[in-house]
Amino acid sequence: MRLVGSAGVTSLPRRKDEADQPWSRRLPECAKVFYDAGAKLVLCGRNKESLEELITELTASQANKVQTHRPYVVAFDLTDFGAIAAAASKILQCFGHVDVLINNAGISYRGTIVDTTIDVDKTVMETNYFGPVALTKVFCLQVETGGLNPALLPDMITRRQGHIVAISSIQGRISIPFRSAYAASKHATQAFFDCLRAEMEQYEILVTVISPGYIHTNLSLNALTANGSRYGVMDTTTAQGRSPVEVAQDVLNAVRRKKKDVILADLLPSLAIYLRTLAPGLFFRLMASRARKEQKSKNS
Ligand SMILES: NC(=O)C1=CN([C@@H]2O[C@H](COP(=O)(O)OP(=O)(O)OC[C@H]3O[C@@H](n4cnc5c(N)ncnc54)[C@H](OP(=O)(O)O)[C@@H]3O)[C@@H](O)[C@H]2O)C=CC1
Ligand SMILES: CCCCCCCCCCCCCCCC(=O)OCC(=O)COP(=O)(O)O
Repeated sequence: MRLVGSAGVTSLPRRKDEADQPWSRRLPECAKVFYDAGAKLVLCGRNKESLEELITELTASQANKVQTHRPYVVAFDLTDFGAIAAAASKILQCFGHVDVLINNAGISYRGTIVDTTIDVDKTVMETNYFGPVALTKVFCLQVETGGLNPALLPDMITRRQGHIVAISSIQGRISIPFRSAYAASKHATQAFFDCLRAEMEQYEILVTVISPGYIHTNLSLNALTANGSRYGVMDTTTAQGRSPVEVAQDVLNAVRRKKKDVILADLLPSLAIYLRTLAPGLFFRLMASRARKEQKSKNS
């Protein structure tokens, strides 16, 4: 099975003769669990060297129970739509098709709406929403391929087979203060991929949206601030988040079990989603109070 991860595309072997294809990345732990499960990975990201280091790490492990496959690297920036088409062309020329696309790359944000430049809103939206949408259209729907020879692109619809995964967030379900651009991009992701699921069911293409709570990664360090600079702080919520290894295993399980929509979070965020639906007035009051408190502690 061929997988591309985003960045990334991937696939898990279903039959012996299918055990020969790609996916792509991030979390590196996601790459690891899929690699260890025998998937043929296409690792995608902006930094070719770090992706190649990841391959060295992955292939160094000798302890695999199943046959593993050396991953393939395609480096591109998700905000560069021309680069997405070129990357897709390269991947499809090498592997013919992709079985599983994992849209995992993302960027977060911290800031007040009044202070935030529209360029920051656009960058977060392009990375978290338009990039995954463009990548999905290339592999699933075979559009915007930038002059590729369509004969090279047996797309998921024609094959009546494929699985698109979007890594969203709890913030795709609820908006919390000082995360406007991030929460908006994740709400848009949830909406787009819910529509895609409905439209693709007739072609037997699966769509999974995964909404995790906090995970201990570099997300807060890499977050953009109101003026576009890097936030550079490991927030306590991030540091105390779930282990990326466990989350990656949950992503693999969701793909294997063909889950449509998965929330990977503790009780409080899950309750918050219900509260937003069942008692929105109360939820809005709680969020306003949270905004006032956070603002006050920043100003003091
Ligand atoms: N950590 C958390 O608490 C949570 C994370 N998530 C989601 O998980 C996903 C993975 O984030 P996480 O691993 O936590 O954060 P990290 O910041 O550790 O990783 C982000 C990844 O996204 C890639 N990326 C960012 N911008 C681009 C771009 N323009 N083009 C290509 N690749 C890009 C980065 O690649 P590069 O090496 O090129 O920088 C990096 O691999 C995100 O979608 C995030 O929203 C969801 C809920 C909670
Ligand atoms: C019936 C009682 C219900 C009580 C509900 C009270 C409301 C509590 C609010 C809880 C908010 C949880 C926010 C969770 C946010 C989250 O998990 O985000 C995941 C991310 O994507 C993290 O990104 P970030 O950049 O923000 O670190």
